[in-house]
Amino acid sequence: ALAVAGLVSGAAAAPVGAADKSEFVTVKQTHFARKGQTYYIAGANFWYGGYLGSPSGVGERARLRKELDTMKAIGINNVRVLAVSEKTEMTSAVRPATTNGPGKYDEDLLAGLDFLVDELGKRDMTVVLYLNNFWQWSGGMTQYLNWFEGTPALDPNVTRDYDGYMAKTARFYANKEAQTEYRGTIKKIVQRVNTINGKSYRDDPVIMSWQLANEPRPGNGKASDKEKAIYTTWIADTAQYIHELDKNHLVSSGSEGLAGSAQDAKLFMASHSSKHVDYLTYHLWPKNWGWFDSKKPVESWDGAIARSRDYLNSHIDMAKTLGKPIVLEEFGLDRDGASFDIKAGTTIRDRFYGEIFELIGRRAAAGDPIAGWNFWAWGGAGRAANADYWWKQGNDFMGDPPQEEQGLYSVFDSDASSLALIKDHADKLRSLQK
Ligand SMILES: O=C1NC[C@H](CO)[C@@H](O)[C@@H]1O
Repeated sequence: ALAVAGLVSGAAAAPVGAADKSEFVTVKQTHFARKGQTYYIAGANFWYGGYLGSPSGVGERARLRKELDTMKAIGINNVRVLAVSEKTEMTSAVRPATTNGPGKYDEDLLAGLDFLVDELGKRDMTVVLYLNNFWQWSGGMTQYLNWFEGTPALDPNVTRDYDGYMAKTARFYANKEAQTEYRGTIKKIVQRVNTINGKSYRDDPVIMSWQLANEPRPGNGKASDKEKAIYTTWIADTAQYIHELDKNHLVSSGSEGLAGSAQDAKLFMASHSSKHVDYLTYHLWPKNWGWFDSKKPVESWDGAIARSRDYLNSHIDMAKTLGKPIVLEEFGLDRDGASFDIKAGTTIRDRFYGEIFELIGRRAAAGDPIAGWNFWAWGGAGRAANADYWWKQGNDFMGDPPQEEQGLYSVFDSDASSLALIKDHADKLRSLQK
């Protein structure tokens, strides 16, 4: 019974069974299934994919097609994309925004999402769409509070007060008016009819999963039991709401794992045990979390990779306990010498990616519930425009959102060694599908 429930590793994932030929990505015990086979994610983060698809303004449809062709050619089968942004005063946020105030949507940006989804369908690729953001770079939850609490949306890149930002942003979950507006936006997108191909999003298997938000956290590292309870209820109730709107697609939280759960394993497990949460997500950021010092790579590498391996394995073990698949849907490291310059090497980053790919590949081959990865993030043909590497409206979009230097974590189309590594491991994951 334990083996059947996927609670015991060792047995490679049982073939899905030809009977279930559903085009939709579904969950079969602790694995994804798609078109009668197990399905593994060899993916990229591509937050701006909908922006490139817009028919006007920021849209660059020719670039979008080329980026998708390049990703497809190296075996990328899934992209993780921001579905909606909120107009905000915060300086390090993307402009323009999908929502220019409660209920006021930019139809061109929504049409951009339509175009992206249609182009992905032509390439047999799938997409995870996140419907909000805990961070400021797309307005996100703190912008909702500006609308409904009347509190200023304070950019943590400016205040440097991240703890205060996180504690305040978490008030989003229990703010009734904010939740009503958020659910209205969810409904508008989930029930959208694609203006390019006429398909309802609900009936389109290109969409793999609706995701509550990018990196939702219960508060800051000192989140109270009350905040944790509110967060846990919010995940379960919002996931249930989406399933009521859409019977076909999976729902995930967008959590980073322990780092996004105040380091509380009980909270991570409890907030993802709801039957409405179909699979688990986690992210791995050794530099952001202070494990790796990219200015002292030799001294900090051993400690960073040991902690990374432990983080990777422990979350797969928690997924086994919960009996759900898990995806490492974000990870990254900067360029050699902590440079943002596209000419800087990627030796250390390639080594880091290789370690992750190897560990995940090994555990996936052993039948463990790790369903793949999305690296952060696809930069492709994007190029930094300014000497200080900060984004300004009108500049190229790339893997790094506006709150970070353009080039920090992006994988560019000229990063040949990185692309070759990604292709090699995407092929290995695909070989497990049967
Ligand atoms: O979701 C995220 N996780 C980490 C990225 C790199 O720091 C960041 O850009 C993004 O907000």
